[in-house]
Amino acid sequence: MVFRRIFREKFYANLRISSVYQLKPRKNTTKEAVGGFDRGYERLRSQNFEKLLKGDLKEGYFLAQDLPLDDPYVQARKWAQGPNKYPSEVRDPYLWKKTVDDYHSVASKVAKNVLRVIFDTLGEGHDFLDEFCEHPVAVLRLLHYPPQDPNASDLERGIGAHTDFGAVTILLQDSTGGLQVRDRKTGEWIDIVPIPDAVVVNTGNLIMCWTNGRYVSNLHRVVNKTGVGRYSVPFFFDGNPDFLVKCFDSCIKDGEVATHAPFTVSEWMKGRYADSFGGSASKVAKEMVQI
Ligand SMILES: O=C(O)CCC(=O)C(=O)O
Ligand SMILES: [Fe+2]
Repeated sequence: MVFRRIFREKFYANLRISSVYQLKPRKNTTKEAVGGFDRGYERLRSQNFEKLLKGDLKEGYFLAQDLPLDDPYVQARKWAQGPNKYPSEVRDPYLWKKTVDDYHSVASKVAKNVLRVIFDTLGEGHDFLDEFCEHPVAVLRLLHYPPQDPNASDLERGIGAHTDFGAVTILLQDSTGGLQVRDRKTGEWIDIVPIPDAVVVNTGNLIMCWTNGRYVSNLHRVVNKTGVGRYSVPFFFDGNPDFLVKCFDSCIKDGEVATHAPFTVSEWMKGRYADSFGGSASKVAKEMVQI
């Protein structure tokens, strides 16, 4: 209920007038104003999940928790920890910053609660969650999907089929539609019809690894054939960069082995970002600019 009110009164209203809706597409990026902290404008087609065409038909803006340069994690150059870049071109930069920062903090609380509920169902307790949620990587992306050309190839994607990298994703979508999830039994793509005030919650790769596949991180994609632009705001809660993700013994059934050897959150995230942006994660960071 509170979450709903925040969406309606604060976030949605402010976002519509003040944020990604005002960002103009850019062909070229300019020099970064604030070091390489994986923040800022993400140019059109820079991510490419399926690698069948020249890149996904979306652009966006990356934000996370806005940390000062003297924060110990920032000093230690931990994965995706640093100051935000906020756009200067928007009508009300103060409102823009406040809107996204407030939303980041609400979405973080919701994500932690979702994780608690998930681990309740496994009977695992949540002791480790405090450690996991300490100084987390939690990325907010403001995405814009231009309408795809009606004559575009069948392989055109707003975002190619993928699973989410982190623990849990809280996704806001506008009323345009275009998000689809793959039915694992039939292989069919099912439309996720937007419901006003509702969020889509995805379990990510970390949960799938923790639970040895008992909780699935499902394939999804966006295909925007609607003829109008689509906006969405995914929030990815990925946990502490140094946290070691290790499959729970209780989730390994007789005759099974763990699908993954233990890995840290930052090792996993770096690999997945590098795969989907077609190169090294540091190259991507260089392309994210203050505007
Ligand atoms: O825009 C959407 O609805 C989905 C975005 C998404 O799946 C992602 O960024 O991981
Ligand atoms: Fe996703």
